[in-house]
Amino acid sequence: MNLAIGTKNKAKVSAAESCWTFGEVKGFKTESGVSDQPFGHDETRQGAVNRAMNAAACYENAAGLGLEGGVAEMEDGLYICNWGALFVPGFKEPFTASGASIRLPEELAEPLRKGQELGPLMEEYSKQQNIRQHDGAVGFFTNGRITRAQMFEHIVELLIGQWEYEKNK
Ligand SMILES: O=P(O)(O)OP(=O)(O)OP(=O)(O)OC[C@H]1O[C@@H](n2cnc3c(O)ncnc32)[C@H](O)[C@@H]1O
Ligand SMILES: [Mg+2]
Repeated sequence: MNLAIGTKNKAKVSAAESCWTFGEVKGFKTESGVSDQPFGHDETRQGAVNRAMNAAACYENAAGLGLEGGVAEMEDGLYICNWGALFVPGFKEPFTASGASIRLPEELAEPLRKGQELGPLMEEYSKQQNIRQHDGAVGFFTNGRITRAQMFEHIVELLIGQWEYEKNK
């Protein structure tokens, strides 16, 4: 089965390509249907679900994958949060899973709470252009140990694994 992923972001597409061994992987620019900077787990998860459904509709007989990055408020500060959704034709609902979460420095949390987006803020903070398509915030703040692509790979494995579990039940 082929896979349609609802993005052209290199970190996301490369994560899908390394995990999907069942057919071709193609990226499509799709609407997430949520804010450009989702706030909270529910909105971020919803963005992933919408991208998965919209991507599946772009590619015949394909499963749809949505990966979405957001931020979520906790008692001790603002964390990055990441969600994925996999829609496989024949299954009623998409499978969903969340990934790594680390706290952001207050210097970034404050403008995010005021409505700014993490992408441009991270470019300024890290002095690296387009970091969202490469190491990402997660890579930058973990000394390169877990890149954005590796973080999304983990989510994609959690999604594929749930599908396999249900399929083999
Ligand atoms: O093209 P798409 O798929 O939308 O990729 P994106 O990089 O915009 O990713 P998201 O929409 O999932 O993320 C929402 C926002 O958070 C930013 N963002 C999320 N995770 C990030 C990271 O690890 N490093 C830098 N920016 C990040 C991103 O640039 C957006 O402004
Ligand atoms: Mg985006």
